[in-house]
Amino acid sequence: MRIGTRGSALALAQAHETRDRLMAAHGLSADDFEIVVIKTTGDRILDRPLKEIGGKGLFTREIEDALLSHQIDIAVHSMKDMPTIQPDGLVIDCYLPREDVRDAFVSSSFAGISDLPQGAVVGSSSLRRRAQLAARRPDLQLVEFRGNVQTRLKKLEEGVAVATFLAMAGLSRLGMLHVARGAVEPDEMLPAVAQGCIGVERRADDAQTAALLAAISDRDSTLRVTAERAFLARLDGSCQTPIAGLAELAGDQLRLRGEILRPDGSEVIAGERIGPSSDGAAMGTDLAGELRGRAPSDFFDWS
Ligand SMILES: NCc1[nH]cc(CCC(=O)O)c1CC(=O)O
Repeated sequence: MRIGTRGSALALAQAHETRDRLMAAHGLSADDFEIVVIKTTGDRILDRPLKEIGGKGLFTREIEDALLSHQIDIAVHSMKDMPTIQPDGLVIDCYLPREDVRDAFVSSSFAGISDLPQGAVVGSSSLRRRAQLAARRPDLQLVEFRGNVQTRLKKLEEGVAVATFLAMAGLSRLGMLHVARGAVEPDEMLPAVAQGCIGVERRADDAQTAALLAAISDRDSTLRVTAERAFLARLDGSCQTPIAGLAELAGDQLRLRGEILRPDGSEVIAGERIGPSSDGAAMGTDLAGELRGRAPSDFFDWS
């Protein structure tokens, strides 16, 4: 089986995790797999904010093309970075057990958001994190912080900013949880839709691969991410849109929280739904409809 992935350390860790789970589920060895590294447009352009170069598909298009042309059999993705609709002929219906969904607060000088002094400089290129931070702490100064984890940590060291945020899941998969000064609870900063979830994409007509993947797909992840992505889909989430969403399971009850923000944090519209876990998609769509309805007419007019 050929596994397609981006070449970043995080992407490779996720590809290895997927391979290891397939090996364990089916009694296969590493020799039964080939990891195929694919460079994407998003990997090539490192010097500009993502929102300027246009959309989430930037990190997936080349990988999906490789799937469609049978150069690879599966593609491993951070579901947080995936558009809500896949190209014709491809499906994602395999979600691995979810990692920590929270954001990490990273700083060598301060212990958390509330410890940051007035006007402190915080680095982040995430539209969501920037908007959430601005909403809570309008005094802070935000600077763009793109690049991989090492690059961002180096910028902190150089004093470009005094703090930044990363996903706990990414740090955990890289074996770098020690750089997190603490985890930010979802009440404080609601995570991105599908944060911490690895999804596996395949060709829709590839029944053999579908059967292999079914054995490693996690039910709880699937229920939660389905609700979150239905919420995102109904909001037509793009890179221009600060949106957060998190579904949690308690037994067979699903609690879905969602919020949309103005990029400058001047307005936050939040809501939640609780219902049976089998209704996740409907709850997501419904919650998104409510938030849309509550948003002023110029709210989605950001570009
Ligand atoms: N947008 C980049 C990205 N996509 C997925 C993760 C982390 C892993 C995950 O959320 O599954 C990250 C890095 C980050 O936000 O710190």
